[in-house]
Amino acid sequence: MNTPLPPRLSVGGLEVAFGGLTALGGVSFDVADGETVALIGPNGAGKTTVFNAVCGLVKPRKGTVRIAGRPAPARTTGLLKAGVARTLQGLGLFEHLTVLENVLVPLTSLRDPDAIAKAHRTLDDLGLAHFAARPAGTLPYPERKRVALARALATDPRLLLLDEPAGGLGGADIDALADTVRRIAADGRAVLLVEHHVDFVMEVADRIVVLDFGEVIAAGTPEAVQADPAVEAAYLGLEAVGATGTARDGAAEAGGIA
Ligand SMILES: Nc1ncnc2c1ncn2[C@@H]1O[C@H](COP(=O)(O)OP(=O)(O)OP(=O)(O)O)[C@@H](O)[C@H]1O
Repeated sequence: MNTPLPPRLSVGGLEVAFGGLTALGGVSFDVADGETVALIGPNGAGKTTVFNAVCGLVKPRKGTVRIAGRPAPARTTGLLKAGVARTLQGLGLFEHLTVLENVLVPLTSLRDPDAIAKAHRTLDDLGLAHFAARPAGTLPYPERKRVALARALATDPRLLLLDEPAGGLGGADIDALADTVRRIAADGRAVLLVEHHVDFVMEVADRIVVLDFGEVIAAGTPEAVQADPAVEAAYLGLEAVGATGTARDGAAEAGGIA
């Protein structure tokens, strides 16, 4: 009998503290190849901290992050070699470099001999070929976001981490992004995304992990999570279902779960 392969990403009992503040109090979840998992939760719930711990940017007090069964490397090049790429909330593009040069950055750091061909292929795939020679900073925001995605995809990652991919985008761009994310997962890649845009999450996620105050309060299919009273209560800033309370800061931005 074949031993089952370990998940592409496995987060186990992750605890992170900043001084006296427990940002994550023991978070566990997996992401399998070909699966899209969305991490949601009200502002300050710990979503970015999970991302940063997965990328080695914050050191957990306890717990494990494993990529295909092995401890996650701490540095960017190590992560790229392990097949992990991420986008950043602030995009982090080199505005004066061309679109092609931006996409080449991680491929060059991997000393990939096919860097130029791979970069062109990825730009083609994402409908960015005609922007290749343009300085990245001259593109409209939705296209710059796509360049950031292209830069992450160019290395052919097995695990893609997307930090608020729909943030700042409008209707048609969000629909196009949803198609792209579905295509990425259909290629067999594992996708973990942090996102406030609930409609987009409902569209693309196979599973949703809901954080509140650094704890997983719900996990499951979009339908199951949407129907979970604990999730609604968290977004409304209530202690428990049926309790009265005031809306927590950020619940409005998070847009509720409906
Ligand atoms: N570097 C840091 N130093 C101190 N506290 C931090 C640091 N980073 C995060 N925190 C705190 O940890 C908690 C979790 O923050 P985190 O940014 O992970 O939440 P989030 O769910 O990503 O929030 P948002 O949706 O607003 O981005 C918050 O209370 C935050 O203030």
